[in-house]
Amino acid sequence: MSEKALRLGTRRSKLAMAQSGQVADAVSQVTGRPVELVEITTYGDVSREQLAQIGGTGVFVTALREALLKGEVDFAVHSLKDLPTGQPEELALAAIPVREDPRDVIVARDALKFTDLPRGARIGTGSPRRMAQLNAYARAHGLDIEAVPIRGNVDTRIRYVHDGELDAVVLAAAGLNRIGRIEEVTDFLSVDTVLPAPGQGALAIECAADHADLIAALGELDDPFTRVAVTAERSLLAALEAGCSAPVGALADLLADGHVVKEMRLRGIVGTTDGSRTVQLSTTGPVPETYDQAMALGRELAAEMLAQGAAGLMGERAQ
Ligand SMILES: NCc1[nH]cc(CCC(=O)O)c1CC(=O)O
Repeated sequence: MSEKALRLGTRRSKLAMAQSGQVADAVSQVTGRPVELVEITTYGDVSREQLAQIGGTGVFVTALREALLKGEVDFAVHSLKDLPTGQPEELALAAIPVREDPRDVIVARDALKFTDLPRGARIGTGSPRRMAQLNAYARAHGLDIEAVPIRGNVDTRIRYVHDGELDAVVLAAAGLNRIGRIEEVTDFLSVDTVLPAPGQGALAIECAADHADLIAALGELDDPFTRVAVTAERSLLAALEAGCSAPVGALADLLADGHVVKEMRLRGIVGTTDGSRTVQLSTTGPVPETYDQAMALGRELAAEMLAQGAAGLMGERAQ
């Protein structure tokens, strides 16, 4: 391949720069070409509104996609959980690399664990999904917490704890790993307590759909199992007709017997943000052999959740 640099469009937040930088190195390795970062400002970065109030999906990705469509950059890296489920025809998800730790975590004062937070503790999160599940857990276990809506980048959120404004904040392990702050985690939340967002911990590498050579080259970084798992999770989200800021958690994982992978389990949850009502279901079956089968699994679980009243729990934000 030629020596011309590939242009990687990226947001300029610390998290985006970290994950773009890591993918840039990997792409350089597999293509033998230099990769140059091109910074792009998105509406999600500049808006001061609460993310949930902005409404709609994909506020972080629109500007990157516009740059791809205009040919200003060759590819972009997204956090998969921020990517709307409807894939534009002109763009291709060329690679979904191996997923990192999908769990949510707590960064709390005084090294506190979630279940050790004192009565009335203020815990910051802008995510209806996290609020719904933390509140549901609190109700079931007699904890008394107050979920406080916050937004801002990861550094800003952690600062609320150091400044004493909040007792704890909830974040994704993957993001903290990527920016080198994972040591500050005081509690890793079990996925039995808080199911992550569909696609959490995974990245998506996107480019123009008509760049076959580039798609093939980037495809070297694809991890088929991660893609099967997140395909099922995102199909569930899409079938619930929920956006990325809806209170929906989903996780597909492998069930192994020793070293032999036996089955895939898909779990999903929807809840009201106050945690008073949730619909949580799980299905286990053979590992899907095609992405179509993975999609079908997500749709089937969504249909069962809807039959149990999931739609009524998603509030006005369900689209
Ligand atoms: N919504 C912001 C966002 N998008 C992706 C991540 C973390 C990385 C990931 O989940 O892949 C974060 C921060 C967070 O939720 O703590």
